[in-house]
Amino acid sequence: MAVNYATVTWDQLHRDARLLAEQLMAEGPFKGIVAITRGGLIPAAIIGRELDCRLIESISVVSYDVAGEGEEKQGEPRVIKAPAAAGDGEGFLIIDDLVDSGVTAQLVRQLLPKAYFACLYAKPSGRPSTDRFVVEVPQDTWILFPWDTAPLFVPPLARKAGS
Ligand SMILES: O=P(O)(O)OC[C@H]1O[C@H](OP(=O)(O)OP(=O)(O)O)[C@H](O)[C@@H]1O
Ligand SMILES: Nc1nc2[nH]cnc2c(=O)[nH]1
Ligand SMILES: [Mg+2]
Repeated sequence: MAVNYATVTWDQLHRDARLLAEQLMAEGPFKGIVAITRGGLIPAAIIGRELDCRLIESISVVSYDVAGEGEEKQGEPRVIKAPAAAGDGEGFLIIDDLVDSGVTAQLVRQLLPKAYFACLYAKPSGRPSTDRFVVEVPQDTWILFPWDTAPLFVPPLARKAGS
């Protein structure tokens, strides 16, 4: 279970995706991108724009079930939509938002053995399953993406202290 949270803003996510795209320029050109839904969709759109890559395929993997307040529990990963246009992955770039245990990345890589795997954030257990990532995050930290969060009113300290 995670003991810390790391909040990623839209600006930060955009910056990190552009940084990744810059690094990927040296690895391409790629025929197409395979986004791992759903977390990889927005990073894949940003990277597709930067690399001028318009062929965006997707693979849908379900591996985490909602287990309460924001954080989720991992179950057996299931592919519910295959990346038909990507063949064995040759010339394709796989994009996800993050690797945690690495289970999702390993499963996708088995299906697309010739593809290049890149993500924005990597925890130590998942790191060996990537070809490239931007930021390493401690294993005990749960990343909160902009689509997981909303700005919330917080009462002033003085009001809380007096109550
Ligand atoms: O390395 P792992 O331990 O496998 O975890 C990483 C995966 O978990 C999250 O996806 P999730 O399964 O929650 O689905 P989502 O992208 O649809 O939110 C994240 O987007 C990665 O795809
Ligand atoms: N949002 C989010 N999803 C995950 N899935 C696996 N690890 C994480 C994480 O740290 N944050
Ligand atoms: Mg995901």
